[in-house]
Amino acid sequence: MSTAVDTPTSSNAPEGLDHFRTLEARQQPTWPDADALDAVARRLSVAAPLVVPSEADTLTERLAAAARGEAFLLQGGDCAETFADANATRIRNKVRTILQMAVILTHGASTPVVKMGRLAGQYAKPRSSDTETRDGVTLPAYRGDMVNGHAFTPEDRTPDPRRLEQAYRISAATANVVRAFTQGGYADLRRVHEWNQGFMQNPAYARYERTATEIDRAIRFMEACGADFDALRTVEFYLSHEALILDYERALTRIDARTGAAYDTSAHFLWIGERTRQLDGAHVDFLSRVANPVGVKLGPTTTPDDAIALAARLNPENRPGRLTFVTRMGAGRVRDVLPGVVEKVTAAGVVVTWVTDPMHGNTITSASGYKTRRFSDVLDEVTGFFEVHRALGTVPGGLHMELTGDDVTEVLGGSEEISDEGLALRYETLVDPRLNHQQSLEMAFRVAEMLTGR
Ligand SMILES: O=C[C@H](O)[C@H](O)COP(=O)(O)O
Ligand SMILES: C=C(OP(=O)(O)O)C(=O)O
Ligand SMILES: [Mn+2]
Repeated sequence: MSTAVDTPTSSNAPEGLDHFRTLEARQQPTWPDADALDAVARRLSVAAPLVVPSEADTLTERLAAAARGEAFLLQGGDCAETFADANATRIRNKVRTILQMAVILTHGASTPVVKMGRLAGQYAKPRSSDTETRDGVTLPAYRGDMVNGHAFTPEDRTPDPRRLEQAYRISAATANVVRAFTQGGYADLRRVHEWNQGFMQNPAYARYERTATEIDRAIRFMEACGADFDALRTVEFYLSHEALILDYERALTRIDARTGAAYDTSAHFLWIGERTRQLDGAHVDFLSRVANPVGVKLGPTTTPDDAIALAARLNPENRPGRLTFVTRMGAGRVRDVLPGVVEKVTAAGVVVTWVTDPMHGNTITSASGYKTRRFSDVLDEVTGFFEVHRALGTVPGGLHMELTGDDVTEVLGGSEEISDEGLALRYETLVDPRLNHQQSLEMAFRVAEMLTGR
């Protein structure tokens, strides 16, 4: 594995890495102090990378397999990570939830599951409004811990570039813990299976008994055959976040000494959000120039031509695994809008990995005033995604979820039936509602059932 990565300078940077600066970049903070921002960017540009290019390349291969139906992507984590929650317990709970889901999905898909966290960098948020008003006072909207603080005070809400550096350091610590958990035996298949058996003790989940029993029998069968379980004590685990704050992403971009190509070393996988995917915008331009696998969120207004043009910009060589389209149409739109997009992209010969994000098209405000989602809507969008791909003969390649490993009450429904009144019990997210640990496992069982018929 090569780990040599150089800081791009004017003499070795591939041409155009800074071209994005001449284009419109939406959803950027208004930093009050340009000199402070420059100083932070300079320091970050010589800091150690969080990931290395060869890992990103391996992920590209894995995502290419997912595009062919030979693997399935599970990408999950908070809407917005927070500095305060970047502790071992919270990180472990998230990793454990993803590992548990992955075992269930592996059984359903009968293929490897590519495990990826919205983790170690998911600190910047696009917002519908630049400001927030409470009791007649208007302040800048919270844009993620990388940009400003959540407390409703002028001090907290003023964007502070030193937060970019804090985000980098906390991401490095998070990545370190994730690597330790996933490489140090915590991910042992037998152990993850035991956790899933613990989940099944709750009678609320009797519906999944059959799948759970089948998984148990499969593991016993492997044992009987003398499978090398020691080889299953570690797993590959990839890091991802929305590439939103371009000063941060550019500062962490390095040149791969092997090839001279630029990699954004802030994460293995970066995606462009629904609000920043303009073809002539800064985000598309910047990510078109790094060699990581990249994604684009596609909402319900996406036309087939938009998708084809994005692919031409982001993956002109049509390299399998390089480009993932994360569709988030909403349960009510997915069956109308997705078929045309998938059909025309496929007919154009464009290779992409199709992933469903069943969260962002299904956000509602509950009667009690919480920003929430219904478990049933989330499930319905996933169902629609599978139906569309099945009807077209294309490949449903993965699942992108907002989830946490804790027992929060942010999403309505699930077998434990979180109600509107129940949301107040433990509503902790600072932006979008996440499936809790149980709801996440339940979703995995449901998706496994869909995959079995894939
Ligand atoms: O996570 C996605 C967006 O940042 C979020 O849904 C926008 O939320 P807002 O409409 O509350 O700004
Ligand atoms: C902002 C997000 O999504 P989208 O760009 O799809 O709205 C997100 O994933 O948190
Ligand atoms: Mn979100």
